[in-house]
Amino acid sequence: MIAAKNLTKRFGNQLVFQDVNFKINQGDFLSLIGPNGSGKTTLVKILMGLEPKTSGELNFDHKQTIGYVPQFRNIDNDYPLSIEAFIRLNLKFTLSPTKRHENDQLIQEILEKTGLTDLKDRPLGLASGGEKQKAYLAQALLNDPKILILDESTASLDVEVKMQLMDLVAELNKKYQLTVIFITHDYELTKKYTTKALFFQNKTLREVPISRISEKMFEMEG
Ligand SMILES: Nc1ncnc2c1ncn2[C@@H]1O[C@H](COP(=O)(O)OP(=O)(O)OP(=O)(O)O)[C@@H](O)[C@H]1O
Repeated sequence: MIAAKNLTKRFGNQLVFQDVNFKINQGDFLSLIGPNGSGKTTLVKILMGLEPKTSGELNFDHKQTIGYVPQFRNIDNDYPLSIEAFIRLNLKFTLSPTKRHENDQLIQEILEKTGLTDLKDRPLGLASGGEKQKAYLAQALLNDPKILILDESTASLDVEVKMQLMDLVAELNKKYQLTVIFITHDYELTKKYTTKALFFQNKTLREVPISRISEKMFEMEG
């Protein structure tokens, strides 16, 4: 479980959010929604230990690995790694033959889980947007995360491919009780896939049940 109590973040004089309270349970499929600049990415960075909080409490088991799937990586057509080699970048280096064998098995499992087995030798630079996203997801899954953060991961994909990726994430969420935190500006995906939302607005945040999510919440500018 992740629990925040009176969590506050400022950058210098700028208040991003103040006295925020929420709970995230293991197995939740949660969306972080709210206008541009309202603090979604900042909260995720605090969770990942990349940004300090200003005050308040954030309690969770720091031994739990967090997997992060970014929105966009600048990958050229001539990027020199295959999909499999790219996923392997997240493996911890080892000289032990036993460990290497285990790693090989792990890679095959992850390729299988993400539907990339037949595509493993394709150069990542030539993969489609959806295949690239699956490769980022596969890489994030490598260290057996208990929490998966999707940072607008579907933003640049067409609708059908978006749904495929989200179906896959939903399957992992159900099968392995993986907690999913989905940062998004997409009303339809929020409604279809997530079970509750944390809605950032006016420098605070509230938990909104999915039945109470409205399109209006996605229209506002920061
Ligand atoms: N390192 C930083 N230094 C100073 N200000 C920052 C820093 N990072 C973010 N901010 C500011 O904090 C506020 C929240 O930014 P954040 O990226 O968390 O918003 P967001 O909700 O993720 O926005 P978007 O939907 O546009 O991605 C913004 O005003 C942003 O400019």
